[in-house]
Amino acid sequence: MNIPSEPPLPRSLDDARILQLPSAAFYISEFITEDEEKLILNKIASAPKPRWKQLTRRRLQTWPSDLINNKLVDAPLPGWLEEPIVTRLRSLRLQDVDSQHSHIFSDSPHKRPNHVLINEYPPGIGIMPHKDGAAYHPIVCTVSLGSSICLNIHEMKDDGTLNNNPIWRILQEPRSLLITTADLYTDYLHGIDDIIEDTELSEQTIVNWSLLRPSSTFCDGRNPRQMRTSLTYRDVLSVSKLGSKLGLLFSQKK
Ligand SMILES: O=C(O)CCC(=O)C(=O)O
Ligand SMILES: [Fe+2]
Repeated sequence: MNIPSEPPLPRSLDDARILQLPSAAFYISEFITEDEEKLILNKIASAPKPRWKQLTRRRLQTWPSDLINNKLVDAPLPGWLEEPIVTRLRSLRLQDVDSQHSHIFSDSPHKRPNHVLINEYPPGIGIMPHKDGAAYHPIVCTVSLGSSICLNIHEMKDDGTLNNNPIWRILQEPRSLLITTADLYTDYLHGIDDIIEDTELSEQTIVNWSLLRPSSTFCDGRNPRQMRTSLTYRDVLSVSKLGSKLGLLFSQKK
């Protein structure tokens, strides 16, 4: 049997739009192949130990580096985070037209993601509802690896406190891509419950149900969690050139 080297991507992002969400959010169930998933997971596992930042319940890697005062020191992403994902992201057309200027990052400052967070979630571990903040252009592209998980979207109540009941739930399968932008980025919060199993999964409760892969079965509406790793790609607005900073330092010392 022939193993496809590239998954069949939608002709335009319009075909991947999550219609029940405020514009715009997109979901592609098979964004990378199983071989690509394995390769990336191996690269993550073989990163030098200091690359991991251990939080209380979760650990994460930041590529190419942590932000300092919301600024990124200019450096390329490593090859395995660039290919195939960044190229594939930029090849997705926003409309069904062959325009040069209509990919998801065409309006972002660097026209591409320049930063990737890798989060690892063992079963039972999630992430508190939060917003991603002002350091980034308001587009997040999340590639999920390993296992399925539900991302909850929350809104603030009129009194300014968090509504703990999610207003929407998005199911992310392994090898899928989720893109959230605009109001979803700026006005709503997102989080993942600290549970060992996602339950009550159905067409009525999951906003991207019709976009899930046909072979996905969530028996009795349940998803027992396994280790899930996410790659979140973003464009950091402010990038400083280390070279030019050093140049400035030397010229001041003269
Ligand atoms: O793992 C995810 O899908 C979400 C991660 C996230 O919200 C973040 O890193 O800001
Ligand atoms: Fe986030």
